[in-house]
Amino acid sequence: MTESSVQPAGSVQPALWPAPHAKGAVEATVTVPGSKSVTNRGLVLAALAAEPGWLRRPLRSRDTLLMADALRAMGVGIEETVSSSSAATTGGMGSGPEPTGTGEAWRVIPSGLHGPAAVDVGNAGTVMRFLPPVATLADGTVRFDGDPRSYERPLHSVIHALRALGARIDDDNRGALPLTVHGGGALDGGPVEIDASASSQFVSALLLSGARFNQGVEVRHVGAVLPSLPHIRMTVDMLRGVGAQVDEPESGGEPNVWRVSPSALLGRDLTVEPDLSNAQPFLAAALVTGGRVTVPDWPERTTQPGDALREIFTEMGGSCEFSVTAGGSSLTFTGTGRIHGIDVDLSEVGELTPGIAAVAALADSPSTLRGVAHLRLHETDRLAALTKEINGLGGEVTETADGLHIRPRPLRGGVFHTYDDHRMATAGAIIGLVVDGVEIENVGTTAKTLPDFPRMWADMLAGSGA
Ligand SMILES: O=C(O)C1=C[C@@H](OP(=O)(O)O)[C@@H](O)[C@H](O)C1
Ligand SMILES: C=C(OP(=O)(O)O)C(=O)O
Repeated sequence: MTESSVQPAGSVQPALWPAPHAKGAVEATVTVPGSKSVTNRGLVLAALAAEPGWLRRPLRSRDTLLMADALRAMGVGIEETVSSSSAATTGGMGSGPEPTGTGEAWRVIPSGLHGPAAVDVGNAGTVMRFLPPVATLADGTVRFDGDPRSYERPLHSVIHALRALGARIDDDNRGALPLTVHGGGALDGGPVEIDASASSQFVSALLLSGARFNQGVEVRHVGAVLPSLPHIRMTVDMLRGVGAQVDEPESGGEPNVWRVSPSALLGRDLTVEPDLSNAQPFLAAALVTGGRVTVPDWPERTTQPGDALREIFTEMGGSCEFSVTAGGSSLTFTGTGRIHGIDVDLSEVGELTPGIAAVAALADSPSTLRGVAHLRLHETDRLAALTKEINGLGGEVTETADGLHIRPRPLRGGVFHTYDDHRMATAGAIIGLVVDGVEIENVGTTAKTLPDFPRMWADMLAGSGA
């Protein structure tokens, strides 16, 4: 498999998309679609539950459609409906205000998982890491394949761990995709050691299916670093939301050890929070143009790493106001017209790096972004890609062992290549707001998590007259 057929509907974009230039301060309210990470965890947990469940306001993007299709291929029923959200009973993590109006909802009907099945992971880390453990519970073989880049993204720790827990896996590519899981209908489970320094998704993957293993699972991370901790917290939080018993370091457990007890999982009615990492380019628009952007339904409590933008972008020169009304909570971010450099460890929030680098390239002082060596193994080598593309516009970015050093320089227009990376495309769009003549190559790659990005960006500018 070289390229997935799963693409959400969206307008066809030109090969080179002229990034809109803001004529003034951006003033807009932007409704951001659901979180990729919550949607894909919600789908997996609902598929493993003992009863049907709902996902309301799910993200409908390439990564989440691939997840839904993969689960369907293993026998799970997923019906897409448009329904009144007034029936929703829980927030993104099991609490929170009711969303207003009607919206899309997915009804998930678990069934005995079975093969033979073929799974296209595309280039979705969540699909390629979260589903092999699910496939061990299927009766029959499940073949995993994906985009060329998926062959290069690390998966060895998941494969080795599953084998240690009793699974049979053929990995033609020695520790990476493509591979075949020979599901036996059940897995022993138990204790296992893994090195998750390349991706937090290895830990999340084992925990998400762990309650359904005969002995549950005990995951002990033995690597030097562990990136993206909020995403592991999200996994723990959502597991608890469906009734799993989880012991973990942050509630008094042993450091670097997570335990999920064997149990049945509940079917829940879950409303997915807006994707706060996808809110980033819109907040950045306020920051770099000295404008104001409001994102409705920003959760009061969340495990999403994007929540850290409030602090990071405030340090970079803006200010934010969180408000809670009867209609729900929202975040308003206001730029001052000045952008400051930042020295920051992004290891917990690595997926925010491209957008922060774009803002940093426009700042009035240098920035150092640290703790993100693992970004070399994301959708593309993000450290190399950001360095090359920002420098291609006249910037001065240097790669360090674990991040980037960015010295702002006057930038000029030019082509900003994306390397099939959605966050490269949105990073280029941020720069294009204030640098005339930036053209984004393959802006359609934003369909991975935000299919409507070009229209949302145009609407943001049109609505604000900027
Ligand atoms: O579990 C998740 O939903 C994710 C975890 C993170 O992965 P890494 O730990 O590989 O950075 C993050 O970057 C990715 O976008 C989503
Ligand atoms: C790293 C990312 O995605 P994935 O889930 O494919 O790892 C990302 O969205 O920034």
